Amino acid sequence: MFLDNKNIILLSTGSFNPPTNMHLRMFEIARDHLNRLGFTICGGLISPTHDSYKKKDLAPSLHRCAMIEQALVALPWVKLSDWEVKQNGWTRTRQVLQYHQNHLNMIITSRLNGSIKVDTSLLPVQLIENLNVSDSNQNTAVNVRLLCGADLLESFAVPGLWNDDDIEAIVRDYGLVVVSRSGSNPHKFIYESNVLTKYMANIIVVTEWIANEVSSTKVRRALSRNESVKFLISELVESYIKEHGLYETLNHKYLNNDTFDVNLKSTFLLSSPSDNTIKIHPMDDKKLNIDEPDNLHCTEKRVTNCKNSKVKRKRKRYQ
Ligand SMILES: Nc1ncnc2c1ncn2[C@@H]1O[C@H](COP(=O)(O)OP(=O)(O)OP(=O)(O)O)[C@@H](O)[C@H]1O
Ligand SMILES: O=C(O)c1ccc[n+]([C@@H]2O[C@H](COP(=O)([O-])O)[C@@H](O)[C@H]2O)c1
Repeated sequence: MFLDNKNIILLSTGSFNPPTNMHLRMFEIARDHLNRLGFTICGGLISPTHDSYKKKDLAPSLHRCAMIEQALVALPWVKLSDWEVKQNGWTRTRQVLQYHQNHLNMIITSRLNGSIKVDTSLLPVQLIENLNVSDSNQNTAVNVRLLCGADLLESFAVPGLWNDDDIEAIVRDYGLVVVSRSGSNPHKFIYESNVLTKYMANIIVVTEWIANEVSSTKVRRALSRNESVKFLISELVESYIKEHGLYETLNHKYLNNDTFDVNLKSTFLLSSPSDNTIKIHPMDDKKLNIDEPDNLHCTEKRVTNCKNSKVKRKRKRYQ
């Protein structure tokens, strides 16, 4: 139940539409914190979601991957994984973690067995070099952990979005590193969920004291208004966006806090092509955090969460 392996690869999933400086900082903040807790961070991976994850204004994965690569020039210990975007459809995060963990295990085993014909491009050079030292006592196991912002954790409570079994498997078998985000309260959220409380030893919450509320949504909005996005995204990403004319116009009618675009809810439900039935998730039926003032600055996702939580309160408590 308790994940005790100290060698970690941080994997972050999401739209990265476009990648912002905060996506990159998330890795740095998490690495500092985990180092202090005695973990060794062997590398990081960004796995952008598939094009069929029907989020409004989602740029084609070809562009999102290219932008991530540009952004990662400044963060060489993190790599792009394009496995998810190359699948035939949307892949749930549990499978994404599973694939990368299996791939990693396979690479490590082959390296230790002396096989040279193995694609190690997803792994940091340092890790590969260490694996060349065949010391039978060395701990070569590396665990993939899901790195996310607190809003992604809280999306576990959106009815019909995540599978209950997947939530449990993710926290039980991989673990989470959650970076705080204003308007979210991850500790309270964990407390209110039986399954997250059960596996709380596998959930590391990292408080970001230098709050930075940049989001891709805000960046897209600024770009569509021809406003400056300097210091919000990397210059290389900005050049790429300009060169390819991305985000010049948006389909989206943006929200204020009082309106709710049903399309936002369908964003989540449509994105699960095979099972978009509404289910109750394994959380208590309490509110998420809708009465926190910071929610005035909700991103679309958190607006969805807030609105859904109102629905949720009317439902039976999950056993
Ligand atoms: N400012 C932030 N603070 C903490 N975590 C963040 C921040 N921005 C993004 N993340 C995290 O990065 C991951 C990928 O995020 P995603 O691509 O959804 O970015 P986003 O900025 O939230 O996008 P959007 O505004 O389009 O919803 C998620 O785990 C998300 O929680
Ligand atoms: O695995 C699931 O059931 C699941 C349900 C909802 C969202 N996700 C993933 O969570 C990420 C959310 O990204 P975003 O941009 O909508 O915050 C994205 O990578 C999705 O594939 C995953």
